[in-house]
Amino acid sequence: MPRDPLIGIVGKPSSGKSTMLNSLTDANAAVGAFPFCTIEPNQATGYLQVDCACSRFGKQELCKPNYGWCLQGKRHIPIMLLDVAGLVPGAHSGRGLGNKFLDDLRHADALIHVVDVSGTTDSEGKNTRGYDPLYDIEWLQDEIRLWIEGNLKRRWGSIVRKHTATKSSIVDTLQAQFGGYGSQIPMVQRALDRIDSLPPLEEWTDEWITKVVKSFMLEKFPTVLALNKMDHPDADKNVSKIMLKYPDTKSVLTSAITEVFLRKLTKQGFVRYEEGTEFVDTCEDDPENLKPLDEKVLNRIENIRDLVLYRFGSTGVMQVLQAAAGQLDLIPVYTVRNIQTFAGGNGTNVFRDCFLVKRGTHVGKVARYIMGGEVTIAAIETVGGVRVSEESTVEEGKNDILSFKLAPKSTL
Ligand SMILES: Nc1nc2c(ncn2[C@@H]2O[C@H](COP(=O)(O)OP(=O)(O)OP(=O)(O)O)[C@@H](O)[C@H]2O)c(=O)[nH]1
Repeated sequence: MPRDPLIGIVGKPSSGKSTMLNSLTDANAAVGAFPFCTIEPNQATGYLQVDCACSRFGKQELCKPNYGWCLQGKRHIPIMLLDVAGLVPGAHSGRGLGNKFLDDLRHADALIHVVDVSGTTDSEGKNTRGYDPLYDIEWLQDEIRLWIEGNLKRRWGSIVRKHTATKSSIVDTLQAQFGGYGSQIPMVQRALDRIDSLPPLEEWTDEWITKVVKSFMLEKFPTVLALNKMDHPDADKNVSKIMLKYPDTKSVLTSAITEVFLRKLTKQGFVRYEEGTEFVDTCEDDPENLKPLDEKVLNRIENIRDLVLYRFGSTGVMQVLQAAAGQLDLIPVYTVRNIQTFAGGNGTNVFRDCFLVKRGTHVGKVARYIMGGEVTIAAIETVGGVRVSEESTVEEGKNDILSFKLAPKSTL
């Protein structure tokens, strides 16, 4: 990945995108109950929770990340998030803030689709009861597909003429069209490989174009469903329907509003809450260190425990971001100055620098990505001072801790 990964948060108005973003970041996206409350796309830093390398070596106490933080071996790595506003059915033809939404989307590497599984908002985000959220999953995918298809079909005649005249391969011709979405040749190739008996491009019908675009979307916009508002009593039946209809799509049950609430109480010193878990302590558990809460809030916390935390194991918010990073096959890679102690420049704190890199990336590519193209790398070492070649790949737990020895600058 030549630049930092970007995870887009999409969904209809009032599905809970801003609440989700707030719970994943420290940003203050406007949270409101009205459609189109988020007008500008909102980019913010989220934090991906991973098991830090420090815990592998019992060095949790010495771990001091340059960015994000690490708490007892749970590291929070910054990752860019994009709140994409105003998507409604018909967006590809300009409805709502459709074109703007789709244009923002180009930059995303993976999507979190926030689905309101309470059934209390219709496809445009207006209040209702008994709405079927299955429809939201369908139309959102359709809007993205129709947008890409529209861009392709508008120029189809000249695309085919050029393809024939220049005797190009299908992958080259499509890359020229899909490059604007940030695609690369291997991505287009994988999309094509998935389709059986693909005829020559000159013979593609509308159906073939649709097949190709659908396959491209799986590569370009791998999607995780955040089944949000799972705290609502009507959520269960909708969740079952979605899981039955989309067994192969990664989905995570979430209650973004619960996460926001618990974080707020934590900041104010009323509760101790371990993000990503079911554990919440109040003054009843630890009167010495936690401020007392009134009856009403204590009852709400009890409800949250029963309806969300103990039933599902967490609010799901951390997990949904982990699932999105998983779709991109991202793993943390640590670069250290001293491969024996894992310390950085100052010689004391360990594992200060950490980057998210696609699993299987060549070590040499990681080195150039991190050090910049200008430097010459003389040697690369991993744990135990073992030399690794530039062609070795980074995997979880293997070649994911690296030290780069630079060649002295030429004085000529
Ligand atoms: N019950 C429940 N309500 C939620 C949850 N998440 C968000 N909400 C509520 O849903 C409403 C809409 O949330 P927002 O986060 O503003 O939704 P949005 O998708 O950003 O909406 P737009 O800005 O219109 O695109 C607000 O009243 C939130 O409090 C949740 O997990 N459970």
